[in-house]
Amino acid sequence: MSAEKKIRRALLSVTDKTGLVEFAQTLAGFGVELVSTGGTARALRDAGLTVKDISDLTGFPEMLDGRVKTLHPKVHGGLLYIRGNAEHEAAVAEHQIQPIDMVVVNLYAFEKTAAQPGVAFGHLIENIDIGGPSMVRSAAKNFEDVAIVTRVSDYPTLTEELTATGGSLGRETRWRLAKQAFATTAAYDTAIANTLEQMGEAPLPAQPVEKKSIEFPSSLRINLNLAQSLRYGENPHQRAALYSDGSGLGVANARQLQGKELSFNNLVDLDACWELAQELKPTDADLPAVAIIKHTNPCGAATGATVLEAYQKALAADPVSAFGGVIGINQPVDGAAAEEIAKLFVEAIAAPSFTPEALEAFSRKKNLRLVEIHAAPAKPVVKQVSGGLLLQDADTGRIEENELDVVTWRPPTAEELRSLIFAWRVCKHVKSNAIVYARDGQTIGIGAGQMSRVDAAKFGAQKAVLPLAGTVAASDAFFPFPDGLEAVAAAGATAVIQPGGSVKDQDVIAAADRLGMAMVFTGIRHFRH
Ligand SMILES: NC(=O)c1ncn([C@@H]2O[C@H](COP(=O)(O)O)[C@@H](O)[C@H]2O)c1NC=O
Repeated sequence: MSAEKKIRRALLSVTDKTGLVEFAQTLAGFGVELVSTGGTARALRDAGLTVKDISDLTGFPEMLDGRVKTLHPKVHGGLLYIRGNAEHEAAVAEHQIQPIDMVVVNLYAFEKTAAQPGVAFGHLIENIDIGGPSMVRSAAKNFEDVAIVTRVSDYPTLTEELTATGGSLGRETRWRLAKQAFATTAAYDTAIANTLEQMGEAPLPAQPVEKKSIEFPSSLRINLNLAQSLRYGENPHQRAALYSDGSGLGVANARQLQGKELSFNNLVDLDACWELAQELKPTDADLPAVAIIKHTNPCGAATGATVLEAYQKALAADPVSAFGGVIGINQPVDGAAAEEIAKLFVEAIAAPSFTPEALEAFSRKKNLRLVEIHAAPAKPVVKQVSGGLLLQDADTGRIEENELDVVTWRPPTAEELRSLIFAWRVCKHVKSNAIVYARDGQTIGIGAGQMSRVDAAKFGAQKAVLPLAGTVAASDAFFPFPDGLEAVAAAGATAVIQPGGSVKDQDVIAAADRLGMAMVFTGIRHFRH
């Protein structure tokens, strides 16, 4: 079995014709016979290349609106027979099957078609490629003798190898291409299965495709591509990698503008701070918001008239914890803000964009990671448990002022109300049990991840470096007893926002009334484990 195989005949059948002519010219230059299907053959002929029609090879016309073109023993026999195997050689000789040494194929654009608004169901079904994947699989299975090219991005390197060898490809290359080919058909079928499953009952062919939000898929097929191998995982002895959905959105597709390689923990924290910054975005008439995150919890978050002001407020909330943190900013970062932020040691900064002045200011800190992120739609939450995983909707719960239920005799003042909403938005992004003290668009104390709510209230107050008097407090879930509420009152909070729903609600409300506090119920909670 020689490592290199000379390519003598290639079958080209591609929907995406990018780079096709140049690659075919290379093959032709080495004397490769080109065989091709309808549209591909036309494109090659138009470029002046000599091409054999697939119908001449099979002795059958392309038929049934292209449903049957390459599905023929003359094609699959030519791809699948084992060269040098006496029985196989005799069989192909008897049936006049000629060897095909390379297949260049890319598939009908099913996903693109499915994404077209109002696409007719019949049209979508026609865009399920059958002959293409069949050839991909036949050629990939017989990689010892056949090269299968499924990616346009491979044409340049293959051209180099063909040129270096005078028209051959090595075994290692054919093996790489074969693995890639099976990944291609797997992803293609995953996309089809996921799309059809979202449709529920079959529409009539002329009806538009409507994707329903199905409860949960009968099996989970995840289609993500390796974006980056990471240096290590949460700890140096753990290996890690980042996978992306290729959408160009969100943290997995962020554009890194400068700095050291992003680490596993950086990515997790960037996700947390980006989500919190986005959460704060539409509040307070689109004020800039800044979130500083340590180990996925915010240590400071604030809105301000400018990015600079929001940053200064977020930092002032807990400057000690902010050291070495990750910063999320919901608006473009300008030079003034960047000059100030650059004074602090942080691991990474995420924003929708940075002005040239900001980039200049940050460029002095070579290791600082700067990433530009485009907001992605809310993602389902996946948690692994031994033997399986849990899947849930994203927590998209969002309460507006007019939806709050005032349960105390004293309603919150307008100022308290604004702070309550702000504290509630931040609290959603703090690990449970969570208590957030805030005032005037600035967190003052954050009690995160405590095993009891009363401890979260005490701990949040203990963390405060700015005065707590006149703050409001948010609790991610109800107070089971008055003690938690009494703790936030003792710390200096004058108003409270919480879901309500405890059997002891009346006791908690009575305590708030006794303490002269205003309290509102949201009716929804924001546990975050
Ligand atoms: N039916 C077949 O036998 C068949 N053989 C190849 N194809 C696909 O036809 C496309 C190329 O068609 P054309 O060369 O006509 O533009 C390729 O995406 C290829 O994957 C087929 N089409 C669909 O199944």
